[in-house]
Amino acid sequence: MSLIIITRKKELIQYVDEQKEKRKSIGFVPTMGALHDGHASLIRQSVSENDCTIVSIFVNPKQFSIHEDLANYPRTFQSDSELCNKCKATVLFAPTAEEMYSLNFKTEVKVTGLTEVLCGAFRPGHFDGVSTVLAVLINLTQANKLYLGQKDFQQVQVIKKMTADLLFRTQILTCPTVREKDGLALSSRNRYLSPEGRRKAVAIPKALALVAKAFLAGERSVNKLDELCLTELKNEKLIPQYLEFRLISDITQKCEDTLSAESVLAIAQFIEIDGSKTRLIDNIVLGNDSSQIDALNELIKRALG
Ligand SMILES: Nc1ncnc2c1ncn2[C@@H]1O[C@H](COP(=O)(O)OP(=O)(O)OP(=O)(O)O)[C@@H](O)[C@H]1O
Ligand SMILES: CC(C)(CO)[C@@H](O)C(=O)[O-]
Ligand code: BAL
Repeated sequence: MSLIIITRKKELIQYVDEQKEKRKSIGFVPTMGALHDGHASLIRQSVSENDCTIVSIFVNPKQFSIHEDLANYPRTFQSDSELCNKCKATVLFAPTAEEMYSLNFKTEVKVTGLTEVLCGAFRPGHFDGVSTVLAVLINLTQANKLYLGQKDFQQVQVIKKMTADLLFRTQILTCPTVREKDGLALSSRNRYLSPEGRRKAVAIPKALALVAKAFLAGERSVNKLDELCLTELKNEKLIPQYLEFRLISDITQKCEDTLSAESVLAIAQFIEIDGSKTRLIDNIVLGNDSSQIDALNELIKRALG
């Protein structure tokens, strides 16, 4: 069956009600479009686990501050809808901002604490915009399962907290970060990179891979791992906006001295060439689960050869 494109909330509600009446399970993949293989992996996972999969494309104004790239954010609807169709998504929901938020929209959903660190410290209000739009989208789609990418690690933590606190019955699933051959995490914003910027950006997965390698060899000193990462970035004259080791169980806590529990190393890095700046984020989870170790080994293979 080919993809159904819906632009109105009312039509989506009708579609969802019909599926619920037929007791069909619904998977939901929220995106901002400019779709790539990272998005495709989320859609494919949802398709394999649900009777129908709704993908949304909405460049959410509430999560951008005034100096950010809302106006320039890549919009590639034609190829996005082709990708959704190829991945066998059932519905593509693509509302306008006016359709999404009525003129009289007055509600903000705010998760405190964990939105104040990492990206939240540099993008004030960003996660309030994300949680507000996802609260609306979850209510619209009534999804059984919602798929988010590990690349936006903090976003996953925030949305898991929001859905737990507000008793949303949608299950939040995290999908692994899909990477280019050289380890760079796929991101819609990679399109902003010039060839020179793209070359420089490889320092991010390389730096993370050096930490991953040392971690797998038994290194647990936060200072030593931090130093490894910073030195690699410095070789490309890159200074991260943040580079932090935080506890997975509570990302408001920085890891001090020695890594003793499951941790995340998260980075935000501007790539600046000739005055044009692209902000990229990435992270690795430093833990002992086999899936975590596999992800680290995969990154090492790609980034360090
Ligand atoms: N490389 C990736 N691997 C897996 N999931 C990803 C990847 N990149 C993005 N996603 C996930 O896709 C969903 C939609 O993200 P979004 O549309 O913002 O794409 P993006 O590539 O992260 O864009 P941006 O460049 O703006 O960060 C999010 O859950 C995000 O984590
Ligand atoms: C989850 C999301 C679609 C909410 O606008 C966005 O933050 C994104 O693309 O990661
Ligand atoms: N995936 C992150 C969305 C944003 O940067 O606004």
